[in-house]
Amino acid sequence: MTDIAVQTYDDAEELTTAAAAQLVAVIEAAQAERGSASIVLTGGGNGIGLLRKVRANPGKIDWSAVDVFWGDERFLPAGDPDRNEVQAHDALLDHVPVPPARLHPMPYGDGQYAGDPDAAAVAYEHVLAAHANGGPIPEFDVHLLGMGGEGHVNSLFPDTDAVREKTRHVVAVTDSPKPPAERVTLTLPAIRRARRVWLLVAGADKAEAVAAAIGGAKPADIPAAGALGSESTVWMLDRAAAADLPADR
Ligand SMILES: O=C1O[C@H](COP(=O)(O)O)[C@@H](O)[C@H](O)[C@H]1O
Repeated sequence: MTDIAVQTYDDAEELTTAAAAQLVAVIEAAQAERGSASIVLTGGGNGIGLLRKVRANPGKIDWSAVDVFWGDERFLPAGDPDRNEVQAHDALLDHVPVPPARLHPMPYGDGQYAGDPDAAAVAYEHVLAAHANGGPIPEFDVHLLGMGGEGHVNSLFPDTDAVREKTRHVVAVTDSPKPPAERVTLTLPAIRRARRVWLLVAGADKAEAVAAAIGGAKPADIPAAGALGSESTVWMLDRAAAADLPADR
């Protein structure tokens, strides 16, 4: 794992604009180097806001060569507006020529896996393995993350079995403190397979958890503290979210 970097912006608007430009650059560079790129999307205000900014300024991305995965999903029926996937489609994916075969949404809460989020999690582990080039799951170019006020990332909430998971890469959550209760989520071992982990966080209500995570809190207490990329970890903050960091950050 490499050092943790912090970027601070005036507000969420500036933060998502800067994050979008960096995401476009990383995708372009990965495609130039290896022919394709893989990204993991997140839900939440900034995760979706960033996608709108990519839609406005997509650079020279070759959308036929981007694999799109999700870090977590609300286990809701296909098409439900609260699904992270549906929001990502509205913000970006319906507006760019990414082939359906490159989109890897988490299973739906209806249909084949209805009532069985555990089976849905196992199925998504198989999807990841199928795109892993020999490893257990892909080494994603970027894993985007938002963070809740209590420090949750993906659907990994404090003091839960999911955040303590050491082996599996995808698990079900059936008692999420943030609705809906049923979710499917990548675990900390899965997040750590990403080359780059970017945490997009805005708002004064998140300042305390930001400072705790960057200060080295235990992941079981502040899940974001365990979200580390294999090459780099970048916190992209607005001034309010950065307010409790020490001056040398
Ligand atoms: O429920 C969720 O919340 C987090 C954080 O969302 P935010 O709006 O507070 O930034 C999000 O990252 C996660 O994907 C989502 O399922």
